[in-house]
Amino acid sequence: MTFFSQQNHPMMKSMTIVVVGGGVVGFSTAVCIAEALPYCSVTLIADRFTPDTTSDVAAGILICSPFPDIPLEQQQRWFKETIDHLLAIAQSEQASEAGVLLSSGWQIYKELPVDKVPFWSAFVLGFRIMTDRELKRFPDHKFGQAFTTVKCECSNYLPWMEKRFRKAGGQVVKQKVNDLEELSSQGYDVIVNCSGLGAKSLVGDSQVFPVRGQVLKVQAPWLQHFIRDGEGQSYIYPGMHSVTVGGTRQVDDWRLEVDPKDSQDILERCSSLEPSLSRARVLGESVGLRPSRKNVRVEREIVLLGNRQVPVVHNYGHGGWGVTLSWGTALEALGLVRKCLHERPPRARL
Ligand SMILES: Cc1cc2nc3c(=O)[nH]c(=O)nc-3n(C[C@H](O)[C@H](O)[C@H](O)COP(=O)(O)OP(=O)(O)OC[C@H]3O[C@@H](n4cnc5c(N)ncnc54)[C@H](O)[C@@H]3O)c2cc1C
Ligand SMILES: O=C([O-])CC(=O)C(=O)O
Repeated sequence: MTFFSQQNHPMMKSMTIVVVGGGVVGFSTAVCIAEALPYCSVTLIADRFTPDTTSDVAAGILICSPFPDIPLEQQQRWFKETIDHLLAIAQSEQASEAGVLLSSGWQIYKELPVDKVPFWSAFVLGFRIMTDRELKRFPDHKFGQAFTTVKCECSNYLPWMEKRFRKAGGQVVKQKVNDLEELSSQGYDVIVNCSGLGAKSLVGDSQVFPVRGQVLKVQAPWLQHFIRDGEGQSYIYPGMHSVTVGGTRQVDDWRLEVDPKDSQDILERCSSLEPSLSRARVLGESVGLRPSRKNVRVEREIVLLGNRQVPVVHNYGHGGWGVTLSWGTALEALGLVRKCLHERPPRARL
């Protein structure tokens, strides 16, 4: 008698899934799918890879504000799943290769925030309100939170995830996808759309817009703690190789060039939080366009492409929180892919 496990069932091998997107969301989603569904063939397609994605510009700190219309419990789950996944890497021998480290510091406010305790406070480590003694260091601020979170350096993490994806049998293709129909005509069973800002043209989503962000990398190895001002207008994040200082949030601004006025403004704001920064050497400046949307889109739909009804799973529009929610939304997308596979018409399933 012959037994076929799900893994080696000869028919199941023929199921093909394509993930569009080579940023942190695309690679997280592709790794989740390839590792969970070893009987499927998974291909990741993107026109830009590290170091040329928005994800490479991200400070990579796990902190976020909530999306307005997505249940808070779901966003808590995404945050928790991502931080738990990254904490495990940060505490393993893979930490430095993967670029994942623990980061402790302060989030400080000039005015009392609406939520003194953010929705993710239970998932970071050691969350507490700062004492008056700690706040003395920031005389312009009257309230603050202290905690340990994770910093994920995408310039390390993306190559590490690509290796992990290939190890799980995934294939990587560098190519621009002009239309989902191109993928349908290649016969993929499921399309997963993690194209970030690219979704604006790829699936014609007019709700997606850029929020320009500029950051500097500086050499200041004496800084050990992060400082984030209010809602993230200014921040100082010590990392593995340098300290990231930022930022800007310029809505609907498509400029990818470094603006020297922004750099000067960032350095002034950050030096007022941490005066020793005025002695730091600038190592580089970079700009990224956050793929913003009122609510991140993690959902599936059936799309008529040519003469085929093709299931499409969307996972894009993470704005300034793509690293923070990367693994959680990838797991959500995996769940949606599973549903698509189970609901294939009986003929197609064979
Ligand atoms: C200055 C700055 C600081 C930030 N700091 C943080 C932070 O500390 N923490 C945090 O969580 N987030 C942060 N972010 C936000 C974070 O960078 C984004 O949310 C995240 O990078 C989004 O990832 P993504 O994979 O969706 O998009 P991207 O990294 O932009 O990747 C999109 C991918 O899709 C591909 N693609 C798009 N269209 C097509 C197409 N038609 N055909 C083929 N390929 C296509 C692109 O080539 C690319 O590979 C920051 C952003 C900026 C700009
Ligand atoms: O807000 C922060 O601290 C960093 C970030 O996510 C961004 O700049 O988008």
